[in-house]
Amino acid sequence: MSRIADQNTNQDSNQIQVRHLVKEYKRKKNKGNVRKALAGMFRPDYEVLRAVDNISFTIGRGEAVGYVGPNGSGKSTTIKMLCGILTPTEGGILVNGIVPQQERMKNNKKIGVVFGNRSLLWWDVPVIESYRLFQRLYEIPPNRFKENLDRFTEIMGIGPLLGIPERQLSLGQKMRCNIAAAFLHNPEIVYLDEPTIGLDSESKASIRECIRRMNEEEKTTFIVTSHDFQDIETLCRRIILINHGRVVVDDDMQKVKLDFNREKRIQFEVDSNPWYHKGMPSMEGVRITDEKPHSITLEYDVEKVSSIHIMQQVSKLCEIKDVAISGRDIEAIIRDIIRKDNHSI
Ligand SMILES: Nc1ncnc2c1ncn2[C@@H]1O[C@H](COP(=O)(O)OP(=O)(O)OP(=O)(O)O)[C@@H](O)[C@H]1O
Repeated sequence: MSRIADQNTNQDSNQIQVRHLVKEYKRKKNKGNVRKALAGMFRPDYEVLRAVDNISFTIGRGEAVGYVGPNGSGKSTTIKMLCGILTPTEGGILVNGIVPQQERMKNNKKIGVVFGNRSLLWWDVPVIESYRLFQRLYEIPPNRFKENLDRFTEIMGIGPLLGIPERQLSLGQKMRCNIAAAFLHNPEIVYLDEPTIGLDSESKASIRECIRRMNEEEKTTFIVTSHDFQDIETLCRRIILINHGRVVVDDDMQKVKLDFNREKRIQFEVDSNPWYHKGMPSMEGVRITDEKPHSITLEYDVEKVSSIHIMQQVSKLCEIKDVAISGRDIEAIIRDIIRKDNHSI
């Protein structure tokens, strides 16, 4: 397992500190059939589920971290504890030097939170009225409120939506209004849990652009959970991968790509494929994945064989018209790491 969590970065490494964090949920056991379920209503039998299992990391000011993992791995539970919504079973959290659960309001003033499946806005009042309520709640001075409102209305393209109640907005419009709401009080840290879920590519792009700008221009710290790896790749320099409530990888995104990307793919367009219907002679670390009369696709292990060597072998037998080399994307890499981790449990 690779970790940078406890290394000192050259940023303020103390903004978020998570130490040996555990969250257990107590829930009623599934009784299996209706008769047992009815009996269980009177004599409930409980089981304990460890959703977060001894997680530690440190996040510095201005970092943008992708917090990823399969369904049910404990991402939202972690985010809720960081926000102070849930209390840890064991372990500790310090955000800007305070314990979020103990000083909820003080913590709330410095953070912004967006849960993709839950709205921050009031359902039946115009969006601008929800924003005005936030202004009062977070005690945002009028000048700053106006400045931020103008800025985020422009960035998120929500000018025409401000007078409309949330219930009349589309999913993408709602999410853009929610993202703007999360930024109105100049939060130092923003937690985004599935911020682009169910959105079209244009809405996704404007949300990513807003996050990227806030991270670059304001040095806002971001923790983003998403199953959309384009979110993670475009926004985050660091990735924390969790599986079954434990940290499996905590590292720089580019390093993860290099370390776990041993397999590459090389595609040749050729005048005539010499191995078509005949099979390819064995070459260590190379396997053929697709072959047509005028093209050959091979996958190879970069630690066993070089692309140059493969090109030399192919060019001895036919004329190469074009060649393209590609690595696996981060999503495929993460899938592989999780598969291996599941086997090792
Ligand atoms: N309130 C709760 N009571 C009991 N169990 C819960 C509760 N909330 C979550 N869980 C369980 O805790 C585990 C972790 O859930 P969590 O929502 O943190 O996962 P996640 O990684 O965010 O998943 P997803 O990607 O599906 O959103 C799951 O097994 C879930 O069923």
